[in-house]
Amino acid sequence: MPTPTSTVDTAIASARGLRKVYGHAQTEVVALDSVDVDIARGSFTAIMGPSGSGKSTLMHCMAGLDRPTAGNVVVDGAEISSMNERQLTKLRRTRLGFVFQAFNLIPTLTARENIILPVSLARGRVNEGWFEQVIEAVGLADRLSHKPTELSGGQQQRVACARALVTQPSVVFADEPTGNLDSVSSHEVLSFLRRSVDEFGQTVVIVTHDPATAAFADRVLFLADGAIVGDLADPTVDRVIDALRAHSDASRARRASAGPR
Ligand SMILES: Nc1ncnc2c1ncn2[C@@H]1O[C@H](COP(=O)(O)OP(=O)(O)OP(=O)(O)O)[C@@H](O)[C@H]1O
Repeated sequence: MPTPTSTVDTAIASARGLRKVYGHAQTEVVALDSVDVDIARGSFTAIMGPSGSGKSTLMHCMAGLDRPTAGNVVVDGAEISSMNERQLTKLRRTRLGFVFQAFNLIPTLTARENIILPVSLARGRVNEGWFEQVIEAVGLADRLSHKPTELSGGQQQRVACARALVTQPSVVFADEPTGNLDSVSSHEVLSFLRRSVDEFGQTVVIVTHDPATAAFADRVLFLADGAIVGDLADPTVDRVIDALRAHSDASRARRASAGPR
């Protein structure tokens, strides 16, 4: 199926023929198999699928955290598959933002110091106007001098989101960003990510198991057995649940028709 031209024209991140194989011989696992994907600039994309379907592997290969076995990844015009480690580190630090389930804040630094860390590490200057906008949007203005242990889980994850955005990255990648949060804090974090797309034109890609989380996105990609098996625009919770059910039924049927291995 050809990719719509409009998506390709505005794609900020693309993968072609992406394949990732872990292990060798009997222990070989094909985590991704010929995946083609385009992420539109200024969009919010959720990646869903059963455990082991390749969601994290896809995100890690697109974010330069893992190297594909074959295929190409282009982020904001840069072909990252051929970059060396130094180039990848620089790309991750200056052009990508990351949010992880476990927050990953530095405990000895204040919220402000954690947020500006990517700028400090790159020996750059903080864009104070942008910093103020992000802090206002994330609702952390009165918490900037607090250390992570003095913040709730939701506040810590909002610090992590602000840190991901401080460099105005090409893409923010978030792996289960609400996995450790209660529903109120999850809503705050997701609303912030949504706002960063709608008001600031940022691009966000998240991995999630949760239909309510995926419903914050503009688009949901469904993975099964290392391949993209579905692509849902304008998701609602109900439509995501229906799609998950349909893909799970199709996957069971595929396995049954393939017979015992
Ligand atoms: N470092 C690794 N070494 C070997 N196999 C791996 C490695 N990382 C992932 N895999 C395998 O690759 C496949 C895809 O893993 P991946 O973590 O991408 O799936 P996922 O959809 O993100 O799963 P989950 O929802 O459980 O996090 C799985 O079969 C997994 O066991």
